[in-house]
Amino acid sequence: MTSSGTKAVIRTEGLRKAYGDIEAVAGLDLAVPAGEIFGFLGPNGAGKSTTINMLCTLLRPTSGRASVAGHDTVEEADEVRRSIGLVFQQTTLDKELTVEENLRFQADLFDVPRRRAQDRIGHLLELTDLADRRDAAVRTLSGGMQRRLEIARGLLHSPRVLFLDEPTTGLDPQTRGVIWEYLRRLPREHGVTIFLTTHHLAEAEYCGRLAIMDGGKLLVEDTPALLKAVIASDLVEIRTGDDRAAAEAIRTRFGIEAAESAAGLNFRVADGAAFVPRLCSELTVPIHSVTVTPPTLDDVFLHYTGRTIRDPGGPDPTLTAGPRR
Ligand SMILES: Nc1ncnc2c1ncn2[C@@H]1O[C@H](COP(=O)(O)OP(=O)(O)OP(=O)(O)O)[C@@H](O)[C@H]1O
Repeated sequence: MTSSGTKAVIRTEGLRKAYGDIEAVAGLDLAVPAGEIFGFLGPNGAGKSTTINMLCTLLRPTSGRASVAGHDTVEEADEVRRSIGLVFQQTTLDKELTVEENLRFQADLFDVPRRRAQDRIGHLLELTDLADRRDAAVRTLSGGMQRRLEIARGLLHSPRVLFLDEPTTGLDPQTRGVIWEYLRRLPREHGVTIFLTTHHLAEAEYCGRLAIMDGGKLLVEDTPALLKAVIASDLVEIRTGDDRAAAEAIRTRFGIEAAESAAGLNFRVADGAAFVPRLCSELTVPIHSVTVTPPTLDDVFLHYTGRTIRDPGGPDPTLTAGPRR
């Protein structure tokens, strides 16, 4: 049982993978409750893909063990494979085949009986809004549609766990939002557990629980809300009539070092909302605007890894405007 009392559908104990001297995964203990959207975060090279590949039976651990849906990933690799769906970054759809043909191929691969496959295909095409593209060649679909089809295909054999490695990389924010509509319904309506890696913190917010990994080790694991609560400080940004005088006043009256930025001054306090009235009453310099931003997952990521999380393609445009330090 996990700390939350739910049975773990993914469990690792001392899971380790070494490539020569490189410890890609250095003894991971993880318990993912059933029906959860579990996000796996970490900087480049943290060991996320290595972990996911071991869980999916694509890679053999150097030591330790992992189980998925109650099956050992080494001893019972076939059972694990039947229990999981995979959606990886590189598409493995056959672009010359139609949408339906791709799904039928998957059904044959997993020995899904013909009648059941027929029902599943109809249902999943509805779920992913692709019913009207059933007979279209995959190469004629947009990138977002292809990703939706990959998700439909990953779910065809009714897996208990769906592994997604950066499911929305390369998609525009709107398409990303649509994909997430489907993903969020899966645990609720289909009891599927989702295990995903992402570089998008806006997506991490959708996860029921998050694990942050670095250097092959698990740094922390909790709900997004509790992870942010650890930061325990709000970012206060102010624009004033005289930033230099304001910074001096903030230093002498409150003992706080405010940093200057293009937008004005900023600093952190435990309770921003409570601090603002004091600030306004004690500062003689005119204040034009005050913004208080609670901690974001970006702050959490920075706190634990010393780095900000970034999409390899550049900043994430869907991120809520969070503080940058
Ligand atoms: N086949 C391999 N041979 C040698 N070293 C490897 C191999 N695969 C991964 N590594 C190393 O293991 C470490 C973890 O890599 P991994 O790909 O698991 O990280 P990641 O967190 O998925 O990174 P990214 O976010 O960049 O995908 C890195 O130092 C990487 O260079």
